Amino acid sequence: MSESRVPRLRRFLVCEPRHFAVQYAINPWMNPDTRVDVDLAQEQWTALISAYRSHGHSIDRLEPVPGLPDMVFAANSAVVVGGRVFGSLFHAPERRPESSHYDLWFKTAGYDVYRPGSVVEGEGDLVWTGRYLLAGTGFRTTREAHREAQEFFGHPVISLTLVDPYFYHLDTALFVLDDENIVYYPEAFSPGSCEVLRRLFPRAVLATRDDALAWGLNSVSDGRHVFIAPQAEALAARLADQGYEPVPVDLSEFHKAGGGIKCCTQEIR
Ligand SMILES: CN(C)C(=N)NCCC[C@H](N)C(=O)O
Repeated sequence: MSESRVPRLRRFLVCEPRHFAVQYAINPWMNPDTRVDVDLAQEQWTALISAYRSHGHSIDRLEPVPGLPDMVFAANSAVVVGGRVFGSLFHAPERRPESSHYDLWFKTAGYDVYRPGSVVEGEGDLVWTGRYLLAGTGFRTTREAHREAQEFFGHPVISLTLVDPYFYHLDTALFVLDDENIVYYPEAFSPGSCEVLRRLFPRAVLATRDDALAWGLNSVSDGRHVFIAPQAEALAARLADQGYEPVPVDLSEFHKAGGGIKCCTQEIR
């Protein structure tokens, strides 16, 4: 079956973890007493970039800024669809200064950046399926931002309510496999949102809490290769049964800040 899974080459924006640390706690995974091994974090991040490159994906890099330890989580900086950039307005004051650096990168690269009026955390909560944006709310991104995103992009935005603080961003509980299908962990969503996902994606791969706690839902797929946490072995095996090729990449140092593979990866479409 894997013969029929065709990868689509992607362009990713990333930010090196030179200043990565856990210095504050803004999600349940973070504890400022946790020691981060910055050398190991750097090695793990470099392995992710090498994995993307060796599968043909192109990489743009943004310079990290001292004092912004979460800046490595590039996915939170914007949503880019059809060359249009919808910027972020972070929930936590600690992360708000990241936006001006990301906006500057986009502007220098030739993009206009829309500045939202309400809290929104980029691809952390706005996930492009190829047809519409699935939009998380409950912990970070607001419903008002969903409305703004729909006005801005002119694509349908489907609001989904997250209910488990461990899965505080949509991209901790759901990822897109290809133009047809997604993977999600149903219990991370309110009953109504779960029903919406069931109706939209009747053939979706359903993940367990163990898959989600192992960061398996924070994966990046190019339609064939799935860059996935090696801790999510069971989910990777189920994806392999369906013809996808799991590419394990360990970002365990970043889990200490509540982030993983997808969080470190901003897609420019
Ligand atoms: C999948 N996730 C959660 C992301 N898209 N981003 C990670 C952000 C981590 C940061 N410490 C924070 O709490 O904002």
